[in-house]
Amino acid sequence: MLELTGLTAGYHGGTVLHDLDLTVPAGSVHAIVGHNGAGKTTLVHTVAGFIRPSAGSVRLGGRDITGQPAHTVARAGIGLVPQGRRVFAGLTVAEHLRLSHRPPGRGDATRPSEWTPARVLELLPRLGERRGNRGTDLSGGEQQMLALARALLGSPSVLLLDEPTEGLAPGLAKQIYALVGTLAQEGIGVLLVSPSPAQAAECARTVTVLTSGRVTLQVDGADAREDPTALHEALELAPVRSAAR
Ligand SMILES: Nc1ncnc2c1ncn2[C@@H]1O[C@H](COP(=O)(O)OP(=O)(O)OP(=O)(O)O)[C@@H](O)[C@H]1O
Repeated sequence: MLELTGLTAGYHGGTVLHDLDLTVPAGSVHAIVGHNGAGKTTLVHTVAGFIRPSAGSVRLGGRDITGQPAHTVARAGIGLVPQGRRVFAGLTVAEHLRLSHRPPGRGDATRPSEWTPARVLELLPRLGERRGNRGTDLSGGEQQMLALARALLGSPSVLLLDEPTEGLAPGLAKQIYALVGTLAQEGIGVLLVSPSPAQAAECARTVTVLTSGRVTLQVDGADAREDPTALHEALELAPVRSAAR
């Protein structure tokens, strides 16, 4: 379980995230939606250890990892799939997989199970077909799968996914969301930044709306699927029209 309490963070002394409370239980998806500049990536980077919070705490499986550097956070069991994928242009798929494989530390009870390159390729067979290709020779969807593979090979208990479907065709985006569901079923907690409230409601147990760095709504995914009005109002989107009208 990832637990954020009163998390406050920003840049150069300014505050972007204000007093944010949020949990990601093991085996569930918690989606974050919000407009450009709402603070979604700042939230992901603060949890990942790139930004030191000015107040509040980050706890993983009961362990306080607030303000720890990114490599310590990764070793504690948090995997990051960054916005824009950021695969290494000059490395092949096989090299990415080999270099990213890091078995869980001994006695680390919070991790669901170890991910090996072979297990990752079972989940993402397309990467096996492209194992000799370099990062730049992959399609956007393949790069996204490689970024996901890289994070999984650290055998995380929690995955942070920052807009994993950005720039992908709808069919591929659907595949990525299906993969997210599979990973949650494996016991991984997923914090998912999503550009689409509908997709967020579709795959998440909880959806949080972030507005100017503050939580303005936290709703059950199932409730938002049934009636997305509150989600749309929090995002100030056009109300949903009944199909009957
Ligand atoms: N490195 C930085 N230095 C200073 N300010 C930053 C930095 N990165 C982001 N910001 C500011 O923090 C605020 C939140 O940005 P952030 O990237 O977290 O938003 P976001 O919700 O992820 O947006 P998007 O949907 O466009 O990715 C914005 O006002 C942005 O200008």
